[in-house]
Amino acid sequence: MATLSEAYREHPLHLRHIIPLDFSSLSTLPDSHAWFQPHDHDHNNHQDDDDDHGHDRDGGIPSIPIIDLADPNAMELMGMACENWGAFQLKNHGVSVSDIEEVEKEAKRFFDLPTEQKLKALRSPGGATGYGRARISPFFPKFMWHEGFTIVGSPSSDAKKIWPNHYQTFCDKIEIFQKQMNALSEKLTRMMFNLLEIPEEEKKWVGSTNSNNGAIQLNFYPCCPEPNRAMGLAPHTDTSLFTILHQSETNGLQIFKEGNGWVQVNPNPNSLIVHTGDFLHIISNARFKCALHRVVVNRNKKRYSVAYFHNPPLDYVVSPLVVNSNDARFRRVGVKEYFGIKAKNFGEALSLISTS
Ligand SMILES: C=C1C[C@]23C[C@@]1(O)CC[C@H]2[C@@]12CCC[C@@](C)(C(=O)O1)[C@H]2[C@@H]3C(=O)O
Ligand SMILES: O=C(O)CCC(=O)C(=O)O
Ligand SMILES: [Fe+2]
Repeated sequence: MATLSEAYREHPLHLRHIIPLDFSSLSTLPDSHAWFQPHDHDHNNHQDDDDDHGHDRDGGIPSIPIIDLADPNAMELMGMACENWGAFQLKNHGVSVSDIEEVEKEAKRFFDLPTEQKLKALRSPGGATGYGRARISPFFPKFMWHEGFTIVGSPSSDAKKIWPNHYQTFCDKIEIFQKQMNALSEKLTRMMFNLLEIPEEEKKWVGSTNSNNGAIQLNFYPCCPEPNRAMGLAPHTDTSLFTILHQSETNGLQIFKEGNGWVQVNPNPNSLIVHTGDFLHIISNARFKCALHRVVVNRNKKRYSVAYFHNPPLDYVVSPLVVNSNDARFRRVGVKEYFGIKAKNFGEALSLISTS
């Protein structure tokens, strides 16, 4: 069975796009990380540190839908949210919040380590797992104010390098989280596929996913001396069927909404954010949007988030579900093949498989 690591092996990154800056000793923003000029007007739609709850200050800013998984209409509401936003907040999701918090605690334990310790788990140039910059780094002229740790399958070999005698807690917490994310992902996939009326033979794989086609990403955004000129995570869509994200109490995530621009997603420790990824956009023949999102940073608050990327099996082929094949907006594409196209072309990937 093909793996995510195989998909990335053919697209090695240069080490300068993997090794993060040592942010701990910086009191000014280096030019390498300055995305905007000091007087650029409101470019970053930045929120001050004390404005964590991001209430509508001018009354008219919409926010992503909140869906209760226990609501009998949850499936239809999810469909509308995916059509209009490509994202929603999910409450009553059935995942233990304390298990999520435990993973966040482990993320803090890792990112708070001295740089030389973290570098022991550095992602290899052609690898999928390990510590490093976001893999979209080469597509931007400046570096992001961010560190990441990507986990595909078991994290034990990386965890042993970091904590030779204390790796087990990390592995246990991740494993519990992976199981919970798999269960929730299966439930959400079934609901979305029912909504899209995907035929039975196309969804045989649902429920048989294993931890090698999902990925966990621990994200860390250190305090930034000039948050208005920096970028936490540059605008991107996720390469997944959908992504389940938990942001801790610090704001920063923004979703782009046609007609409104960048809209802040308010943190809510009890809910999870779901983003429609590229694969669901393709399968739904663009009925479901894939949300363009980014992260802005804070001056005085560190920010952590945990993302789970749910993918179809890597040896599976996705194609738009249409009655008349002339209506298909994308060609059929292998999951592993698409990961490769995205790794090589990033923002152009969807247009490269477009039929028009
Ligand atoms: C499954 C994956 C999605 C991701 C690439 C990855 O293999 C694991 C890391 C993910 C991540 C997290 C930060 C943003 C992002 C764009 C990136 O650079 O690495 C996503 C990737 C993606 O969605 O393509
Ligand atoms: O940190 C966040 O809130 C978003 C992270 C994200 O977009 C990602 O990991 O793909
Ligand atoms: Fe993302």
